[in-house]
Amino acid sequence: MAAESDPAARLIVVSNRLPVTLAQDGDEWSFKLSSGGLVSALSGLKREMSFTWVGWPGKDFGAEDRKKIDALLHENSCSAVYLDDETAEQYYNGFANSILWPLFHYHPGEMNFEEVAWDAYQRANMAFAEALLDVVQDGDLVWVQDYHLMLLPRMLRQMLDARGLRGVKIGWFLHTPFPSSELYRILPVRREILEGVLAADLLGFHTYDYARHFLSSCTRILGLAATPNSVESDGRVVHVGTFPIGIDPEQFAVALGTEPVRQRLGEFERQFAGMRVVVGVDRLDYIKGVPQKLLAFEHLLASHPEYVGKVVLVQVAVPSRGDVEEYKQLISCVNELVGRINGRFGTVEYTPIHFLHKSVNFTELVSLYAVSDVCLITSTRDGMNLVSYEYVASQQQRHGVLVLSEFAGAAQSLAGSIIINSWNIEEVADAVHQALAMPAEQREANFNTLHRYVTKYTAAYWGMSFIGELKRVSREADELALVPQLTAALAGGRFAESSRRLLLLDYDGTLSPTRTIPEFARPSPKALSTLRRLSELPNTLVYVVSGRTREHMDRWFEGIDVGLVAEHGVFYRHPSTAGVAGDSGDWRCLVERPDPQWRGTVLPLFQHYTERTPGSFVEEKEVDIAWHYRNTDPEFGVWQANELAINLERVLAHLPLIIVNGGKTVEVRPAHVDKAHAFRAILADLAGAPFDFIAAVGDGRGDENVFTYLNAEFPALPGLITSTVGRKSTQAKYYLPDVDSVLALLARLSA
Ligand SMILES: O=P(O)(O)OC[C@H]1O[C@H](O[C@H]2O[C@H](CO)[C@@H](O)[C@H](O)[C@H]2O)[C@H](O)[C@@H](O)[C@@H]1O
Ligand SMILES: O=c1ccn([C@@H]2O[C@H](COP(=O)(O)OP(=O)(O)O)[C@@H](O)[C@H]2O)c(=O)[nH]1
Repeated sequence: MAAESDPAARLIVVSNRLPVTLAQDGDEWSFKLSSGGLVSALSGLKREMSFTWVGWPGKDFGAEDRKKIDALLHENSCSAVYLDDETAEQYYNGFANSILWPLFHYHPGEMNFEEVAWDAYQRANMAFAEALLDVVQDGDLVWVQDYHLMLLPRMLRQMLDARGLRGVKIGWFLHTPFPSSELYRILPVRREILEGVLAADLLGFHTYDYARHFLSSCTRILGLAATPNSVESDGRVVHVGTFPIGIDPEQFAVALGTEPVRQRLGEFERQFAGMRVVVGVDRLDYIKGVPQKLLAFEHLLASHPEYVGKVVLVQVAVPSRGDVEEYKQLISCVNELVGRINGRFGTVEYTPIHFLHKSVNFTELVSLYAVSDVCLITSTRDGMNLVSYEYVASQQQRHGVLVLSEFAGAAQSLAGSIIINSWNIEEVADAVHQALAMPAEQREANFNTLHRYVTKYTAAYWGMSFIGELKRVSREADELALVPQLTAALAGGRFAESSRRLLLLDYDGTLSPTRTIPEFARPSPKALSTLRRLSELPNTLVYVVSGRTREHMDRWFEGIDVGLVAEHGVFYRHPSTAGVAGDSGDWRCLVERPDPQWRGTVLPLFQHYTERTPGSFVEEKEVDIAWHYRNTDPEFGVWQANELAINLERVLAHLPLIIVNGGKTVEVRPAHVDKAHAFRAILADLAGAPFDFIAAVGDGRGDENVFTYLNAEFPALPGLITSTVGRKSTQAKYYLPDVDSVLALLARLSA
């Protein structure tokens, strides 16, 4: 019970709809729990962990009614977000259910993008953010649910930041699939939607496929760097995880022992005596593949005439989203199919399909699950599908068979079911036949596997894992937040108090934005004039360190008296003011001359990958060789880089070289050469006169070695300032947000 063990951290769950349907009797208001997968799952969690549930109550109410409703909801740990009916209609039916829903379920043809719906979606998300401000306190955990609220994390974060509430942790979970980036990119507001959720600390999906698609969209559409479980956005690490939802199986086990269920089950058994029952329970949604299911059942009866009169399909089709055009069309299509199939195979005594276009109560549902020999789920796409879990939880006695579409998230968890391609009508019919014919021992073995899973990975388990992970990643972020930003006042004060100063400045990503083509990476006039002024200050030495060649560095910094370090520490030269005895100002080399054989092995390999990776190129330096892939297809580039690095390791294993794979390059250079090594050499040369101010600024992994070295070498020096660029996990004592802030700070020091 993670949330309860920390009394300060309250949990607030936010979903489009509150889990209640309100009803009025005279002046009195009452409510009952409403249906749907999300409601079922969160009700399971509620048994384990207390939380406040914030959401839309289903319609708008006048001021007087709101007061009474608010009081009633408050008693039940709920809080309402009121939306005017026009906004609610456009946001829910217009945008969420007519744009995001079809797109996320691979139905782009059903997607109707309209500006008015997008405006309403933004307004509604804003209304949720504003309502949350009344509820949320610093330190709370806010868990946002689903595709209805994808702008909310960003809107809420901005409002909280403006109020100084920086301790609120935000999680977001998607209950639907996230489609391939090839499909997602169709969305006209694709950037805004991704940026909306990326303000959260943790993003959750049912399966790794959905998470992978999301990460790929971030890389391809926003150009962000991603790992298999995180994405970097705005200098923050946003964690991405897989949390398959479950149900509350206990509820079904208990219900099966109650008198009303026993009685109803008995009635069904008598009604279907001598028959085999196939059950289907779906919201009447085009993603559930109900027409495919009916066609497969028709095919079963046509191809196995022995089942006619002996097998029935009981299909509960819960009315859903009836205001959306595509759902209306689905109803007529399904009605027509049911009529046709019942007409074709039915008799006075036998109705092949019992079609219930309505919601059923829990007793009815559990009894139906329990009486059925097969549960048939033919979703063409489905985030998870809880009906499959509920069927298993109700099959202790009969050990019925689950036939489950491979396009439901549940198919990735429910080993022991028969997995089908729901688009292949024949295959579905065959699977139902196989299920009906399955021997009892095999059914029992399958049931045991399924039951173990369903009873272990429950809704409560899902919720607790997500919240546990949200707390864990938030702790990490808090530790990161402890690294303070380097202020001009602090650096300026120490600089002014000191009498002998040394500045060690990284070049790419620190003094200049990172550019791929070496020729484009030349320093800006502002960077040059700042470095010139700094180098002209008395008792101040400046060194610029880069991975570029010494030829580039000589050219770029010509006429400015700064020290230079080239090729990540292979070469260095002192400024004229360094006063190193016997120094002629020439470049010094920290490695022996490169072995020509080594280059001969590496270059053809680099060439091979360059030819096969459009946009990549090789940069040959005097000692190092780098393969650049910043301008390649983002995913293919990383893939090729990893493969190249593995091949390099294989062929260079016996040589004193290192392979550095990162920062959009794969680089080979002599082992033991790095920036820290170069600075050690520089400080040894300058040992005659100690410094009382040393500042090192850099953005990359190589700079972290420099920070570690300086922290260890000068632990007690008050004038030691180490700063990374951008917020990240670092050995530096401070951070500066970006290149502009580095230049602004240096300009202040040089003034
Ligand atoms: O509220 P409605 O518009 O009537 O829709 C009902 C719910 O449908 C969707 O459910 C999804 O969540 C389930 C639990 O994670 C999952 O098993 C299923 O595959 C999904 O379709 C929707 O995502 C919910 O927000 C709706 O409440
Ligand atoms: O008349 C009914 C039939 C089913 N359900 C419930 O609706 C949920 C459907 O969840 P699922 O994940 O299968 O799909 P969703 O409808 O959320 O897309 C399940 O918990 C069912 O028990 C319901 O509330 N009323």
